[in-house]
Amino acid sequence: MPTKNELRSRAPKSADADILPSDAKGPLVKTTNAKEDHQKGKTWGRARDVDAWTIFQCFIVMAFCPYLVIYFWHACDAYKCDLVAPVMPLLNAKELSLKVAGEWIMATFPKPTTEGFALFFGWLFFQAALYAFLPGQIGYGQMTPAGFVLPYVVNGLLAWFVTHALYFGASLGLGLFSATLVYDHWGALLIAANFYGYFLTGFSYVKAHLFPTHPADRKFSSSAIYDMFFGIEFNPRLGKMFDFKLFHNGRPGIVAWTLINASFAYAQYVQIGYITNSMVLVNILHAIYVLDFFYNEDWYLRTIDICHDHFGFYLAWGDSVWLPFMYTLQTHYLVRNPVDLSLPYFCAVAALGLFGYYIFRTVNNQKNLVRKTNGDCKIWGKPATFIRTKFITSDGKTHESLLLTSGFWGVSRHFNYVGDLAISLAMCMTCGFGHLLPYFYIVYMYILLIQRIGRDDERCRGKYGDYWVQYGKVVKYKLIMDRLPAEVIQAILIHAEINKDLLQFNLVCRSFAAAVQDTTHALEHIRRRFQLPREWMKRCKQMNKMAVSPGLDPADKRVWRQVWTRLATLSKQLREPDQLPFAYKTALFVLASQADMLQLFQFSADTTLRIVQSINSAYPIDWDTAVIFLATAYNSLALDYVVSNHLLNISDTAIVTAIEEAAVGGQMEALSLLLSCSSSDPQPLSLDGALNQAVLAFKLDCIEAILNDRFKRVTCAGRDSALEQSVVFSDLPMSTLLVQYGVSFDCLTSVLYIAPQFVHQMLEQPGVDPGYLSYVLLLESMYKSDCNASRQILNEGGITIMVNNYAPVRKALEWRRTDHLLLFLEVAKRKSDTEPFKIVQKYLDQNETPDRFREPLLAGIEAIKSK
Ligand SMILES: NC(=O)C1=CN([C@@H]2O[C@H](COP(=O)(O)OP(=O)(O)OC[C@H]3O[C@@H](n4cnc5c(N)ncnc54)[C@H](OP(=O)(O)O)[C@@H]3O)[C@@H](O)[C@H]2O)C=CC1
Ligand SMILES: CC(C)CCC[C@@H](C)[C@H]1CC[C@H]2C3=CC=C4C[C@@H](O)CC[C@]4(C)[C@H]3CC[C@]12C
Repeated sequence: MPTKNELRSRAPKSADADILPSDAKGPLVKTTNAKEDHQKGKTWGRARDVDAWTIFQCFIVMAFCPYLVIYFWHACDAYKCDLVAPVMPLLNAKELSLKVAGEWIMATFPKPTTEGFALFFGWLFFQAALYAFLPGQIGYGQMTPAGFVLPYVVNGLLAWFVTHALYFGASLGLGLFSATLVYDHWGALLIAANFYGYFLTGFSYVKAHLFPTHPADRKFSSSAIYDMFFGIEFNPRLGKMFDFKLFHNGRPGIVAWTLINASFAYAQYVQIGYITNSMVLVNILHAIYVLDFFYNEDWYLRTIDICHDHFGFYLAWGDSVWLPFMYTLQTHYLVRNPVDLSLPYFCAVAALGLFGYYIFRTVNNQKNLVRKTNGDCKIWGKPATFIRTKFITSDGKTHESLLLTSGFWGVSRHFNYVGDLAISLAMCMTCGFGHLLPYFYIVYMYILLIQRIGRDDERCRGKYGDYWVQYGKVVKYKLIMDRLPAEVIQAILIHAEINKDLLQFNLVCRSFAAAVQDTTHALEHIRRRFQLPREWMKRCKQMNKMAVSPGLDPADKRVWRQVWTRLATLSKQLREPDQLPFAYKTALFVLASQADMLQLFQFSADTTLRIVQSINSAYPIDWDTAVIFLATAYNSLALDYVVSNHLLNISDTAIVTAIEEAAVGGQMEALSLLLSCSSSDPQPLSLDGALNQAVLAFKLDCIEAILNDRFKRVTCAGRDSALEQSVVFSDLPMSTLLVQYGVSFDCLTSVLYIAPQFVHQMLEQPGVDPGYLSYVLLLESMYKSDCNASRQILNEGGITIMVNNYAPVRKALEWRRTDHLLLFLEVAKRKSDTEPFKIVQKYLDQNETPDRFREPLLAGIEAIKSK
């Protein structure tokens, strides 16, 4: 084993790697088991603040992934890898109870066997021995957040050859066991592997607490589940050099990968007498991938697994179970379902795999090269370009590193994943298209890599700070073409408004920004497009931070996710160019109608108006219809934006119709806004219809607002008909209000017929002109021919006979009340008013009246005149 000094001298000369912590507790000195939390101070690395949703996800993976592997095994073992068939017995069960489900689950488990356990642990110890004792170069990892650069023995390739030679030598050569050994014990091995995977997880968790290797590189979160899943220790070791992470990631599982494949291929040979070309191809592709790993093991020491991930369930169980059992699904499938590929298909899949591999390896090499040479190298024939960064380790020291910006690393930030995905797809395609199961791998890889991109981005942002932001500006794509074109950005925003369920415009902006994975660029685009103030961008960025921060309210996160999903669909639809004009027009309405949503995000009225105008200038719209629409949509805030824009030339008719719409809905705010719109017409349209609508809607405040119209657009006829309506409804406050604003005596007369008692009550209310009540009393006394009462009313002075153009006189004529007519004429005589005489005379002249009415009346008139 190398000594600490040897390690220092062997460390590579790159800017990164010649750093070993200068303090006494160097990388190889196992520190005490003090449980001191070293998370204080500035550092980067695994997340510490985790939200409930993340913890729940970790729990689900820990609880259910093992069963997923078992289910896949069962599907292959009992149903030729059909993923649906295993659940059919359960679905067809007569009754579905917990007991039935439990029995069904138990039946899917493989049987544990002693041989299975012996084989698994024999294998594990054998690999551990090779790892510990085979000779190898010393390679170095990347600097850890606490500032350690750890040495590793790189002997994987040798271990791979030794293992394969022994396996095939002993089985095919010496015939000590069948080469189908792995295949024969596959189910039992699965149980043993799971046993070990869980044990290793628990052990690593306890070790991290009790006897950690590098306490300063531990990370604790507030959740034991999260800590168990992603691990606490960064580089747990036994002794100085037995590194748990490199061993488990890079030995038992990966060495087994090709061996398992070979065992399955041999099983196929035993079963059908030959090995299909599909089996050969997938074996080759997997072998290239595995051998590449061992050949470049030194490079692997500076990938995320080794220099970022901590050692928990994810790697412990993942390497023990997931890797050997799920990464070999294709060969497992092909034993159960042999596939003969046509030559062109074979060649196409092989080409795709090799192309993917070429990309994968070239990209990884480019990064390796630039770091190794400290930037002094050529990429694609030109001097490499890079950003020289600085970062700080938790001991407070500053270090340098390079971020390559040319070659594939200038195309996207993870172009190696593109290559990896291409190989993975080729691996799946070797199985033809008979079943879903072989394609599980590409789906998993995609999810894994996307999730990895997110984690890596977060970590690198923490590590490099502004340098990473700068890098993001130079290399915009994270995977490939993951930013949408500008027109699509606009269209999405607008479409977001059309689909009300997309909730908030601003939220969409944020999601969109995240979807294009370049917040700053996207937000800037939106800001310029809609001429929004710079302030807006700041706010969006803050919210964006909130959205990605683990502390975000889970409800918000849910909404955010929904929006995200919707965006994906929308962005597809909106690639149709002819959708845009329509989208703009409709968007305007919706945008405006959702203005209160906008307000949620503190858009000022001014800003919103500018958004609206901006759309309008691109695609003119019918503002009259817009105003009516907004009133119908009962959106006062939006209306405010629209009606206060004097440039929009909204017609009077539209405003009055909108007022009616607002009255129908009893929307007071909208109504006040619309009522305040000044009219350009010298003869403004009446608001009688609106008043009637407000009465029908029983909205007192709206009625009052309309009655108070500062342009006095309600006529007396309008109030009359409104009163008639409200009397029918016997609505006292409403009727009183209308009378207070003035109605005709004819109207009072007619409503008196409908509801005399109600009319009394109404007229007795405070604030109602007392003349109305006197008039009604006069009418009633006249109706009852009670002349004394009428005289008293007239004497009390609440009313005169002149009211409403001598209405009492006309009514008395109509009802043929001789006594009352004579009373009224006497009063007129006293006041020297000749008009009532003329009215009576005219009536008698124009109407045929019975003598019993006419004669006493004429006689009475004569007597009054002669007095
Ligand atoms: N088959 C499988 O299951 C999987 C395979 N893989 C493959 O493994 C390989 C390694 O992948 P992975 O570890 O995820 O990622 P990378 O090898 O891409 O490593 C990412 C790290 O590289 C450094 N880096 C980022 N950008 C630059 C740059 N421009 N120039 C130089 N260094 C940079 C950063 O670390 P820092 O600066 O801190 O050194 C970053 O954290 C990939 O080819 C991937 O396809 C990955 C996952 C699963
Ligand atoms: C908990 C599970 C659902 C997930 C377990 C995941 C791990 C088994 C795998 C996560 C990352 C994987 C690897 C990363 C990079 C690699 C380099 C490549 O050249 C060979 C494969 C590999 C080592 C690969 C192996 C499986 C993972 C560790």
